[in-house]
Amino acid sequence: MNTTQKAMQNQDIVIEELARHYRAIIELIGENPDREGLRKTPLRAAKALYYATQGYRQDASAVMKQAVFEYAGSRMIIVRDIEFYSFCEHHILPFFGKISVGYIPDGNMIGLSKLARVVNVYARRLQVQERLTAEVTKVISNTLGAKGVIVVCRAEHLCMKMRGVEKQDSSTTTIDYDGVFAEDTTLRQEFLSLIQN
Ligand SMILES: Nc1nc2c(ncn2[C@@H]2O[C@H](COP(=O)(O)OP(=O)(O)OP(=O)(O)O)[C@@H](O)[C@H]2O)c(=O)[nH]1
Ligand SMILES: [Zn+2]
Repeated sequence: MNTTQKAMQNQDIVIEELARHYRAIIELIGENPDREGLRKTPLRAAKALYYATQGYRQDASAVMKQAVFEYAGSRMIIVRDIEFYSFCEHHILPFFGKISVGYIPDGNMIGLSKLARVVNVYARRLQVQERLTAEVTKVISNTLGAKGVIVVCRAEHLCMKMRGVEKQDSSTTTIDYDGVFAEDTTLRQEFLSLIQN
């Protein structure tokens, strides 16, 4: 059996086990998992959760390395409004929003789509917004070797809307940066003004 076949077999085992647990959850909330509408739900839910947490099985640095190119420019590069969906690690309820990434190159540039892929890798896990923001910053900085990286994340948390404090209009903004962005306020301001609507 080759590596891909092994991974597929493992995936089937995990999804089957997740489905078993979902069936138990459906029973515990007082529903009947055998009624027509719910018969396939444990399996569907298992596949959905497996998909939404695929970041655990991905390597953000490896994703980035597929498209690093030499580049002599020294001005800021920004990819704005990368949407993401994640799960808050406290309630396993979705939080979602947009991430904007900027960096000052230092001999290399990165394929633009890879920045969005990196966001997906860290978003598709159990997360807190602060760590998501920091992890995206760190991997870009470490893998690309930029002079500076800055990441702003704005998100809505369903755990604050559909339960708990029930605040429908609040959103949370987190920011992380390093290198020249940590030293130069004007550069940070330039980035922030460029990502404004
Ligand atoms: N800092 C941070 N907190 C988060 C994030 N997602 C959810 N939370 C918070 O995690 C906290 C967990 O607090 P607890 O008091 O342990 O849990 P709880 O009783 O369910 O809290 P309430 O949501 O206030 O009802 C809550 O304040 C949530 O708003 C996140 O991404 N970052
Ligand atoms: Zn939460």
